[in-house]
Amino acid sequence: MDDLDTTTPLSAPTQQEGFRSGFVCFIGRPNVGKSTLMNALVGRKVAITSDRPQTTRRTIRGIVHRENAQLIIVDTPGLHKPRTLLGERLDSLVRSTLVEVDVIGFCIPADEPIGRGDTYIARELAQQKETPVVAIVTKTDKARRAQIAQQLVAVSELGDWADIVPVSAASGFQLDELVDVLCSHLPEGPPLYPDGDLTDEPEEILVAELVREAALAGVREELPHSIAVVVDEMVPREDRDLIEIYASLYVERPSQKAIVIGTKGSRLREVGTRARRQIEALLGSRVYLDLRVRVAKDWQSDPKQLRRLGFDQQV
Ligand SMILES: Nc1nc2c(ncn2[C@@H]2O[C@H](COP(=O)(O)OP(=O)(O)OP(=O)(O)O)[C@@H](O)[C@H]2O)c(=O)[nH]1
Repeated sequence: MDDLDTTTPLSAPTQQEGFRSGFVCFIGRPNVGKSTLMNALVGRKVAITSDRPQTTRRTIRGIVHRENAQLIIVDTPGLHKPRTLLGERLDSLVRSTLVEVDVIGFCIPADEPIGRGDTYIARELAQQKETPVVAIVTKTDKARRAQIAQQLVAVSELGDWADIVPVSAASGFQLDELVDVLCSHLPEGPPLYPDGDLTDEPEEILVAELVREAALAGVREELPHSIAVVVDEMVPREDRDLIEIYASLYVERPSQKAIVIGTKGSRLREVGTRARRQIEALLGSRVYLDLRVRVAKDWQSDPKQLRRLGFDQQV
């Protein structure tokens, strides 16, 4: 356990100029490589994938973090059931996911001629004009250069795409470029998830709440509403049954920081132990908990920051 002397302005990570954040979903007929592409993107610089539905019915597959952007890849579960009729799938998709995301990735393989399935999806996509569609020519490692070039032309004639990007999830060809292109279609806005990681939001908030409860025990009188907790990172260790959790406790003044930490860190250690036990019970896993106490001057007085950082759910 550790504590920091730094004074962290809360506005820094959320007010970066030109930062973009938002949601993408990939669609395409079965077997065109959507899942593999998602996994390849998620495997780079991400994050934990989550299979729990979000409040908006979306399932988050992962988050790609960039210096200037955060791309959240959402799943389209209906599309992965080959037995469902394509039309039905698209119908429900168009009504739900497609209108909720900021950009759509339409996947067409480089190594197969464009078929009826692709044409059908293209027609459907053409009907909804609000969301930009990036056509992604997948599996380029399976096609020769001339074939890829031909396919790019054919795809461009299939509809009115915001961009066309050839990629290979297998070789990694153009994956970074694809992320750049997709991010360029996201709206400007602050990061929607903590940097470097993704967990289910509700779980994260519960964990933060348990830490806050532990930190307030015994000092509620002195610090009635002055502590807020943000879970910066939650990383399940693949090699053993352990979740590493890094959380920041925000207080408003250095004097409050001294109270939270206690003599030679004794109080903070107790807070950590108490919170860890509860979090372990919640998550059903062993937990390593790293708590840092930070002074964020008058963080309570900026409602926008409070809301964005989830503080309003805790104070
Ligand atoms: N060579 C090569 N194969 C790929 C690539 N991407 C996907 N594949 C293969 O193509 C097959 C289908 O890939 P999926 O990712 O399951 O395709 P999908 O579009 O998600 O399929 P559904 O889940 O049925 O909708 C798998 O055997 C993959 O290994 C690629 O970039 N190169």
